[in-house]
Amino acid sequence: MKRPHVLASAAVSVDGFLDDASPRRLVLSGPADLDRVDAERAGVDAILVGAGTVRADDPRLLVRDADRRAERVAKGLGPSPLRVVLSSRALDPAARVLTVGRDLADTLVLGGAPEEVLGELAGHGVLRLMVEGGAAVHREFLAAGLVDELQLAVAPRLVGDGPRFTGAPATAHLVETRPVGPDVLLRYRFGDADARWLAEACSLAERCPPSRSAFSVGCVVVAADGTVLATGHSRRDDVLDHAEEVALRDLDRDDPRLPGATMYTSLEPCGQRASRPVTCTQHILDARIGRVVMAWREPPLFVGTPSGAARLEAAGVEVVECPDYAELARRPNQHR
Ligand SMILES: NC(=O)C1=CN([C@@H]2O[C@H](COP(=O)(O)OP(=O)(O)OC[C@H]3O[C@@H](n4cnc5c(N)ncnc54)[C@H](OP(=O)(O)O)[C@@H]3O)[C@@H](O)[C@H]2O)C=CC1
Ligand SMILES: Nc1c(N[C@@H]2O[C@H](COP(=O)(O)O)[C@@H](O)[C@H]2O)[nH]c(=O)[nH]c1=O
Repeated sequence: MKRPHVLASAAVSVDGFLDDASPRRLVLSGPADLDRVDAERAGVDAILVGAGTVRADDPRLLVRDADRRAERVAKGLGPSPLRVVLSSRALDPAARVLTVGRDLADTLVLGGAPEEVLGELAGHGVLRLMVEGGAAVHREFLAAGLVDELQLAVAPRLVGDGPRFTGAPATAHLVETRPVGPDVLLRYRFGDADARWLAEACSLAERCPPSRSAFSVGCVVVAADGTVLATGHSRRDDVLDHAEEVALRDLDRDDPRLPGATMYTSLEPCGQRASRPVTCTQHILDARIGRVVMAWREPPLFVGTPSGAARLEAAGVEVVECPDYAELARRPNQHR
């Protein structure tokens, strides 16, 4: 996956509308969901909308919360992600996306096929892109098969008429459902199982509390039938925690699904460890996990030559490395 990871995000009514037919902007999300979306914005490198949304809503496309902006700055990022508007013609120069928050984020106006747009954004260093709409842009990215994750917040409203959320024939795989205030978040991923779960592990790595002396890693353990058995990320419960270690901590070691399960991890499991006596490789062997899929081979930074993957393979575990995801896995480790 050399292009940016694409998160498509929208709020819809129960009857599938993104807006009503009136000229006023309809905010479907409740305050809790708007805050959730703000947190998602803070976690990406760029936010993209179509010119129709700029004309209809006149958005600012900024991270609203000052603490989230400060956290981004502490990570060496700009206070708010790059703003991207798709258009084939000039935008209204008074549009807020061009005039408001210029000290917080730049704005690019781009055109072209979605693949070309993603290529251009990759050239700007964008690894994570959030597509916020509107209707035409969501449809275009979904039809091109360029959406990795879809987050739909369903608001308890029936709208009746207006622009609808539509896509193109594809199977979306449900990852999570969660009430967010009065709304319900539906989170889906696309692609084959390895692509979906490795991308999910890379997203979990973004949740790690920051550290200058340890990697930020995400991990998902999935049974053969697709059931998520456990998830983890570095420093989840304790400052010394590794992602694989905390995921396996949540599992019953006698669970008969473990030998058929796959562990997806953004970084090669550690084969040497300074902080605790048991390595993640040993935890995986003790749990009898049959298959490990990893994005990024551990560079020899904190320990000597890492040997986690080799030890797993020598013990009969199937190890698959997906270097296309290495850049995404490195993103929360960029201070290194
Ligand atoms: N509920 C929600 O979460 C959201 C709702 N919305 C709603 O969606 C509606 C807007 O949707 P819609 O009208 O479909 O407009 P869009 O925001 O999808 O923008 C479509 C426009 O974007 C430009 N565009 C799209 N793709 C390309 C491309 N590949 N290259 C160049 N330009 C491109 C074109 O503009 P041009 O004509 O300039 O070339 C096109 O007309 C509004 O009602 C808004 O409120 C929007 C976002 C989120
Ligand atoms: N209406 C709607 C959304 N609309 C999106 O939010 C943009 C406005 O952002 P801002 O300028 O920061 O206020 C708007 O243009 C559109 O992309 N988003 C949601 O999560 N839920 C909603 O109900």
